[in-house]
Amino acid sequence: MAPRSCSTCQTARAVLRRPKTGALVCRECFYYIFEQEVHQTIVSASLFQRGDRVAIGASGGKDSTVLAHVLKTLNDRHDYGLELFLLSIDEGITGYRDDSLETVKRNKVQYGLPLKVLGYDELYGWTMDEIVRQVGMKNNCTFCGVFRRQALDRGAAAMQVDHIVTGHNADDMAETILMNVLRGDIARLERCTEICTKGPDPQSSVGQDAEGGGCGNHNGNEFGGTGIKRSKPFKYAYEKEIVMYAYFKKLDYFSTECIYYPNAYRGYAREYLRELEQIRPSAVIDIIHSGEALRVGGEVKRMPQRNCQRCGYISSNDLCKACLLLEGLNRGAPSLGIHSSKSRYVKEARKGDDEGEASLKIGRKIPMFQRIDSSSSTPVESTS
Ligand SMILES: Nc1ncnc2c1ncn2[C@@H]1O[C@H](COP(=O)(O)OP(=O)(O)OP(=O)(O)O)[C@@H](O)[C@H]1O
Repeated sequence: MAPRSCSTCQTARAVLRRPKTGALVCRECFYYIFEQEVHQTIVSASLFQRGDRVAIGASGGKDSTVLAHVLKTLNDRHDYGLELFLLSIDEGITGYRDDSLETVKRNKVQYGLPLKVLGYDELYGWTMDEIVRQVGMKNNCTFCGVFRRQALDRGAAAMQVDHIVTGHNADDMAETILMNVLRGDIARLERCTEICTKGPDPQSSVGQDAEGGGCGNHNGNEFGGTGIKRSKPFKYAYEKEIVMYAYFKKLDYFSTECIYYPNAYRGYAREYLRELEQIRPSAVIDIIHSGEALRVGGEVKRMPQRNCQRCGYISSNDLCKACLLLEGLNRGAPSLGIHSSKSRYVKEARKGDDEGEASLKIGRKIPMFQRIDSSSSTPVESTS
């Protein structure tokens, strides 16, 4: 059979079929279309302002490596006027994060972007290896997720960054929507499709924010407790296309799964999604559109936001989730931070504060959260 030509340029030989649209395209057209779709996502959500200092959450994996590459390309191509940085959180997982951080260090040189690495041991006094030794495999993802979210904000605050972008892609988002539907978690379901959030992630159980919306409103106060926006420019990018982009561009990324990854529930949602895609290839984007269009009836109880009395981080309780989890670890009773009735446990933990540092058996408290605001700027607009 004669080779097929690219459906976009009509001249070069098609080398791949786009998973998102089924179109046969050549390599160069694929790169350009993929990049321009991310550009459209950025522009239509008014994600950035000119002059923004933006930290790319860099894990060394395919998604964040492609994100760093594409954002740098678009920043140059469309003159966004962004200052880009790499921000890596070292969870302290031997044989996984130490190796992936080596990749990020190479990316730093390859892309010419400054890199900051912040470790759980430095911030919390515990590495994930130590936490897993105490907690076991079952609940360790709770610790890791809560600690990483806060560590990213703290790293960003130290870098005086306005905005953190992560490599969460369309498949991740569709899985999250499915999980929230299956769990009947209405508050998170309503917010998990947002491209831009503030403070704690809507996918977490910590502190649901009061207002939704994209990044269009750049009133500094809008972003509440941390003042740092967080967004997902790959919200509509298919995981398979991210992998293809990384593969064809020969990007340097780390491809091993976390050794402590027992997130079975997400695994089910992922498998279900794969099965759905066999029957209906547009399932991922259809689920995202359904999630976006969903309006939850009645009152969804939202927790008011304040600052953690111990570490100053944004929280819906007197103490933030990270302080509670850390307290449980330091007391040698890690399940307390996960399962206890909040009010009783918060009271107990705060009693510890009143009694002073001596009440903590090991480890220490999380340092006070501080952020220095950077100056305001003008929105990034489309140049194409
Ligand atoms: N240790 C980390 N340091 C900085 N950012 C992180 C870290 N872990 C995750 N992230 C950010 O969160 C996003 C989603 O993380 P997740 O753990 O779900 O990994 P993933 O889907 O395998 O992504 P990747 O391929 O980038 O590792 C990543 O793309 C990255 O932007």
